[in-house]
Amino acid sequence: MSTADRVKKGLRAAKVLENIPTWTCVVALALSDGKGRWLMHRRPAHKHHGGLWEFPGGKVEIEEKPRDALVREIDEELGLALAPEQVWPVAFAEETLAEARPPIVIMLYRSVWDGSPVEAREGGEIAWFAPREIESLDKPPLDIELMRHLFAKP
Ligand SMILES: Nc1nc2c([nH]c(=O)n2[C@@H]2O[C@H](COP(=O)(O)OP(=O)(O)OP(=O)(O)O)[C@@H](O)[C@H]2O)c(=O)[nH]1
Repeated sequence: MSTADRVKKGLRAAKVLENIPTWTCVVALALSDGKGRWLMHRRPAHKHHGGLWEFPGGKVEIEEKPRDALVREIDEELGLALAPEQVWPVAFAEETLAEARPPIVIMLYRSVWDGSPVEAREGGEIAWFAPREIESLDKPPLDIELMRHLFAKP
């Protein structure tokens, strides 16, 4: 094989690798009611992490920007129409040990609720909690870390 062909083969392989997901990007929203309470979503029992309380959100789809994915997920899950510039990044947390799947990296944004009705449109339940109440909810490990950042005193 000529050098030029080897280079071409290498470039093709690099392109394939670029498209193999090595981690799963999840976006989530810490939504405040402006009076010290935050919206949490309890996952339906049959899902991964079923019965645990999380920040609403979901996976970023192929060719989607994280912020756009968050706006889409919040509309689908809560029926709340946010503009992309109404959410601000707060923290991220990454899984180090994942089972037989790419590890999850969660990017947490925050926003303030505008008072319009919200409901758990895709199952599970939603409720508003004070930070000390969120501490005692059953949550996935990444949310414990995200919460620490969200409620950290400056
Ligand atoms: N939305 C959200 N997901 C979280 C959080 N913490 C956490 O570990 N996860 C995990 O990240 C993954 C997100 O997947 P998802 O099921 O919510 O996303 P999705 O609706 O886009 O996917 P699906 O259509 O495959 O169910 C789940 O395994 C979920 O348990 C969190 O605070 N918010």
